[in-house]
Amino acid sequence: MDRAEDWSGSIEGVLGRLAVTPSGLSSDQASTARQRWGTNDVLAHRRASVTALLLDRLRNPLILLLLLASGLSLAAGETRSFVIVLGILSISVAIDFAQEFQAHRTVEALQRSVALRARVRRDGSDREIPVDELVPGDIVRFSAGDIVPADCRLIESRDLFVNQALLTGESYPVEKNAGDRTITGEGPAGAADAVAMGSSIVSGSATALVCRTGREAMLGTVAASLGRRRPPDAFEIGVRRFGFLMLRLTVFLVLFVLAVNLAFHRPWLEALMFALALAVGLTPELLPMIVTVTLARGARRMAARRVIVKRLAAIHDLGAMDILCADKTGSLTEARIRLVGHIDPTGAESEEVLRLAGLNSVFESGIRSPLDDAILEHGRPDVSAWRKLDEVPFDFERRRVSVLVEPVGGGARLLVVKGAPEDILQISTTAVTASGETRPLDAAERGRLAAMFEGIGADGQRALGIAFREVALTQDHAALQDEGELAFAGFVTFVDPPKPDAAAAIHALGEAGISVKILTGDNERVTQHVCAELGIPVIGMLTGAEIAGMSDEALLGRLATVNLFCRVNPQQKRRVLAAFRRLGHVVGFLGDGANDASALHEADVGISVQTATDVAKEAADLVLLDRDLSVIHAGALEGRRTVANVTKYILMGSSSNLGNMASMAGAAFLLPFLPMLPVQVLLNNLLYDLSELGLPFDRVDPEALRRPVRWDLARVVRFMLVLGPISSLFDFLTFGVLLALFSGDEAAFQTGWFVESLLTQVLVIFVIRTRGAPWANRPHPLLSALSLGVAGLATLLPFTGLGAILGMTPLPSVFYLFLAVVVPAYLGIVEIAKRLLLRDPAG
Ligand SMILES: Nc1ncnc2c1ncn2[C@@H]1O[C@H](COP(=O)(O)OP(=O)(O)OP(=O)(O)O)[C@@H](O)[C@H]1O
Ligand SMILES: [Mg+2]
Repeated sequence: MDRAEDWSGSIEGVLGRLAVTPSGLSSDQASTARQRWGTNDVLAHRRASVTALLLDRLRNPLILLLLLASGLSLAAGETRSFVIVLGILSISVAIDFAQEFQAHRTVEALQRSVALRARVRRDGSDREIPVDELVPGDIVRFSAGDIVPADCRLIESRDLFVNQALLTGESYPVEKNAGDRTITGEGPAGAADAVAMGSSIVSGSATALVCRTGREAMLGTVAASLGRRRPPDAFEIGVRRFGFLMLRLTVFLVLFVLAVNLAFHRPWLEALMFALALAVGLTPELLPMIVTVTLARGARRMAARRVIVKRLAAIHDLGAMDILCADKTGSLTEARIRLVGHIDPTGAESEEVLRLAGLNSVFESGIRSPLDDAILEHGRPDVSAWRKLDEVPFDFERRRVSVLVEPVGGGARLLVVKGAPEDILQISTTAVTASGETRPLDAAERGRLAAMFEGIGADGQRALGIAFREVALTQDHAALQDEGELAFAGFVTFVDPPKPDAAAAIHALGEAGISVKILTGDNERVTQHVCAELGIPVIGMLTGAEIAGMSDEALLGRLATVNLFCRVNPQQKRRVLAAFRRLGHVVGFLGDGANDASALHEADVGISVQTATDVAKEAADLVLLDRDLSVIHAGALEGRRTVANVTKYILMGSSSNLGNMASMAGAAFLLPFLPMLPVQVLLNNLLYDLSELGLPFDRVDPEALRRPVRWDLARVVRFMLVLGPISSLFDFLTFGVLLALFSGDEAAFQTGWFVESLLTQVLVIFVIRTRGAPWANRPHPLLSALSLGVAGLATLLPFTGLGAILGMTPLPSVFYLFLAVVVPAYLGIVEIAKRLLLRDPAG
């Protein structure tokens, strides 16, 4: 095969040309093809490339400027400073890069475990493989709910409808047919006998030949422009805004320092390097790395609880989530549905009802629901005497499915309909008893059947209505309008045992500030029964019909007093979610069906389960390996922990670090020499960064986990305005003492300040990291070790050879005496300021 591979012409021709056998590709052929065509990675999560990540680090304009400036100093004969600057910058970039790269790899490995899989025929047998291993020439099978993993030609299809909105924008399902060579548009999406990567199967089933994978596929060619990234969430915007704030401060400070130095006619190159080093010191350059590493760590801890994070930033949203919408089956119940009854309109047991239900379930090719599985499991219906002619596939608007069948030997053709009993009764005109007696469905009879159905629900049983109609012997297609004037045959009833621990999980979520709402397509009786059985209070209920009749405003007004939404269709699920979001809530949604996909998209955090249909899983941000509400609680705490630790880094950067850099700029104004050499500023910054590498692992205050947390720029700014000046105040105190101690000795002054500013800047983490007393909540050992280690290093550095290279000189013991007073005093005052800030009701 080559690039110009011809996939057109009749499918038989293509199969023949490729010598594709019914047993599919062999493993050898597949691996050869994979080498030639590459990985099918458009739908799969792309691996972050090493070069891209590295370039990302180097793209920082400050680093480039600094390299340029030190290059100039090299030209001016200053080899040593060039080498040191280069050394410090490389170490800093390397640490940053290694951390982030490691984090990306961890997350990718996790994400692979929930990647979409395709059913493919290889070496003569059917198997499931991750979609990125598919190659051209593979034979794959689809059924409803699947996402098409590559551009394919259909070999065989049955009642196939696909949604190709992703490619064409057309949201209505399009019918596809093997062997139909009609072309209505470009590429596989426009051909009747082809399906395009990224389409979803709405109903029906197909066998298809994979033609184009990866970038070669139609979706692959638009993937770049498609930008499947979602808009940034509140936390991301907040962090970005903070970065911007710091950037503006940096620019201002650098220009100020430059102007001052030039005004005093100091050597311009040194002044420039000093200004740039200050700028590097000020930029929270580790912020993206700290965010990623913190999130990755969160993702790994969640994986230990069998929750896989597909979109990292969703962890923040999970921390901010205050409403969780969940479906009923699987959340409140075990999702182990069992068929327990099959009764005719009089309430008598009826084999005929079971037989019709079985016919419908076996032959329907749409989304297989757990109700169908229950019917098939019960007595394994024998349908060998029947042949299927056509079907009207299930959808969540009609809530029913019809199949048109005829006896194998010929005879009366039947349309068998099964679906939500309310609706089935609506479109029935007669009722047929088990003994074959037909009675008209008059008002009285309808009332009786409705009451019977309510009774079933009140017993906590789910029910489907079964009806049928004989059609003309010549009719071999079924359509929507055939679903009328039916004969009602009866009900099949099911039980789905309630989940004993669901109530406790909902209670725990409530305690953590997350209220749980149930959104179900099932009817109100059954749902209320389940709630009653579990002891979950129903504070208010709305049905789909009521929602349909409400304006958006009216719906908004009702939401606060409702926790149960029944008989809601997919659009209504989405509408309810959108309404909650409009009220300012951060909303999670847990669902697993094709009917949940649009709500999953709408939610701030979409949560699905490993066994869900492709479309639901693809739309989800988190995938639960075990369906369990309590892991969502654990996940929410994990999210809060992440936000808390990133906030610590930001508070550190914006208070103490900012204060230090600002006083350094001020000192440049007052001193006849530079307060610190550019390389010392850089090293100061590198060591400070090092001390914070343990932050992602740090413990957080229990209070920080109690309620949903949101990004709070106002709090950061408050801290900045109070703690920044305190830091500067102490710097100027040091400044005075240093001048008095070593009046004219530049090197001693610079060394002294290096040590003092680094100690205060690093050790203050122990105060800032907790809301309470520093000793009440112990820091993570790694954080302690790194912070104390850096502090020790800073104290000893002036006495080493390395210190000498960096222009440092040993300091007299009286300086250390001064340190022993000023550092604790600084930490004490910050502690007091912190408490005052937190006492403020807004804090
Ligand atoms: N296979 C089927 N055949 C006929 N009718 C069906 C089938 N599956 C579902 N229905 C009807 O559609 C309704 C909605 O489906 P379903 O209960 O799966 O919705 P849901 O919102 O996913 O509910 P849940 O919250 O329990 O997951 C069902 O109550 C039933 O009346
Ligand atoms: Mg469901």
